[in-house]
Amino acid sequence: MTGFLASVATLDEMEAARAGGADIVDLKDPARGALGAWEIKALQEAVSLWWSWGEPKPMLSATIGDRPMDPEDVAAAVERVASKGVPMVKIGLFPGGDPLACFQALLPLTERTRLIAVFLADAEPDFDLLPELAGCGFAGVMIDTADKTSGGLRKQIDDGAAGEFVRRARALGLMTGLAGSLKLEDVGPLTALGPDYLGFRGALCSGVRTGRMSPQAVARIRSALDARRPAA
Ligand SMILES: O=C[C@H](O)COP(=O)(O)O
Repeated sequence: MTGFLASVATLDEMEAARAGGADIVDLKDPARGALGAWEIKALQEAVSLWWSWGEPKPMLSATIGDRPMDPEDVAAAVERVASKGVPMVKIGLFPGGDPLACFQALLPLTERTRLIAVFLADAEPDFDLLPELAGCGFAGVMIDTADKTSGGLRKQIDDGAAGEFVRRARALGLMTGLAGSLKLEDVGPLTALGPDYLGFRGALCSGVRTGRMSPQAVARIRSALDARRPAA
């Protein structure tokens, strides 16, 4: 069954995503970039709110912001977020820099935090890094898009390539996710590829992705994913 990651920009949206049945509530500030990070004070409040929720509750993830692949900078940014108690941290693989040195620098953090590498379909993704990510203790990988005006994941890579990504990553024991301006109509074709989750922001908002999350839009995505649940 493919899960539902909902990126949220405020504490109210956290509650709305949880109420709407998100499996992963992802702290991301869309006004600060493709993988815009929350301010640390707000992040702390989000972690406290998450802990206050009864079980079962959605997983909590957060992004570190759009950053160059500089090992010291990336490791410090992940540490800042992880040290506040976020159990899952997403790291964008932006072009240039030294991704392999970043993965090595993050190795010690993988003992206490689940790290997710985010390939960017429209920014020179190098899927041959998958074995290195698995070897450095990453818990998962996903594909998203950097330029939110670029037409979305399925404009950037075809479903066959996305399916191959899911297969390769899963064979390495990595959790898999697909995102990138996904819309309701993408749920069917992409769940058929078998990712662990699909990620959404724009489709959950009324209007632009920096706008307000709409509970009705969240419910529509939840229903579309439920409709793909395999028969028992
Ligand atoms: O991780 C998932 C993303 O937040 C997707 O955002 P988007 O749907 O606006 O591309």
